[in-house]
Amino acid sequence: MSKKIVVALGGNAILTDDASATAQQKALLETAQYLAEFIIQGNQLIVSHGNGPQVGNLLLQMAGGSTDKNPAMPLDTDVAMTQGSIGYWLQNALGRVLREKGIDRDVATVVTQVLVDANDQAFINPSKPVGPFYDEAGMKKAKAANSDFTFVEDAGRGYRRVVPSPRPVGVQEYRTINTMVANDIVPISVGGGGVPVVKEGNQLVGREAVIDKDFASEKLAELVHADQLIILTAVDNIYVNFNKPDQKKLEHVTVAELKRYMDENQFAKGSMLPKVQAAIEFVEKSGGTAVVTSLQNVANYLNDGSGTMITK
Ligand SMILES: Nc1ncnc2c1ncn2[C@@H]1O[C@H](COP(=O)(O)OP(=O)(O)O)[C@@H](O)[C@H]1O
Ligand SMILES: NC(=O)OP(=O)(O)O
Repeated sequence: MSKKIVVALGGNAILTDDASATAQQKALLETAQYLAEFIIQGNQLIVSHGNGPQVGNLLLQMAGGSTDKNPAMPLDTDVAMTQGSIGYWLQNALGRVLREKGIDRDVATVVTQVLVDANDQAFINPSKPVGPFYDEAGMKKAKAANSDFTFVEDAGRGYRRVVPSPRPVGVQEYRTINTMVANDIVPISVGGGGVPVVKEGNQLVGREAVIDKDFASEKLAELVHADQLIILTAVDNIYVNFNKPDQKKLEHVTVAELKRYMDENQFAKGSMLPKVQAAIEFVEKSGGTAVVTSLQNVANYLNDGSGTMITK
């Protein structure tokens, strides 16, 4: 049966170790092969993606090359720029793969504005890692060059700059996304978590932040009444006791069980935790199902449901 599915792509779907445009386009061509399976099986697909590495790299490029006449752009504009660049690569790749498979389907990126609360405490507590990883010496050098940057240790993988990351409370373009889906167009939306905006009277005003793409994808899935939210990352399943000798893969898990594991701090902050929180929120608010698995496991998931499935 055809389902309306929001698929959120993790970092490894776009960028592995080479940040050149060519390498990211190549990675997305491979990603598109996996995504095409959802369409081949008759589902209505909406794609979202992250931008943490890309927007951080853009900030560094801006900082390095800006002058009074060629100023660096604010972070909300940088998010829009990465929505555009990654969206272009992805719509190009998925369109090509679908045509190669004989499927005539438009794929189009929507620069998406995501509403946030101007008083969200996240604005004064930066927490979202962006850009490259640094070792300790590299981090100290980057901090010396940019005294207003904040860095944190990111899940044992090195140091990264962090920026504010407010929670999404709405998606301005969700009706556009639904119209596209109803007309057989595959939308790419809330890329990089969406451009953070706040409502001021009739205006939507950009705010300097990077929204978590798992939370933004959840909000979009809720608003378009998706049947499923699928979060694709580098692991086939969510685990308890992850990376320990007694690690256990979660296959079918209820929200109540997942909340218990969350209370035991089983999920790393800034990596698996937001996915778990987004999955719980979607299932609770929509009654649909959420899935966390890897890109490479998509065909298996579509065949036999393998991956971690979260239900009420
Ligand atoms: N309990 C857990 N179960 C599975 N993976 C976990 C867990 N805790 C942390 N992780 C790590 O979280 C990673 C996913 O987070 P991240 O790489 O930040 O996501 P994204 O794919 O969105 O870029 C996994 O690849 C894994 O290394
Ligand atoms: N915006 C965002 O959440 O990006 P990443 O998933 O790449 O961190």
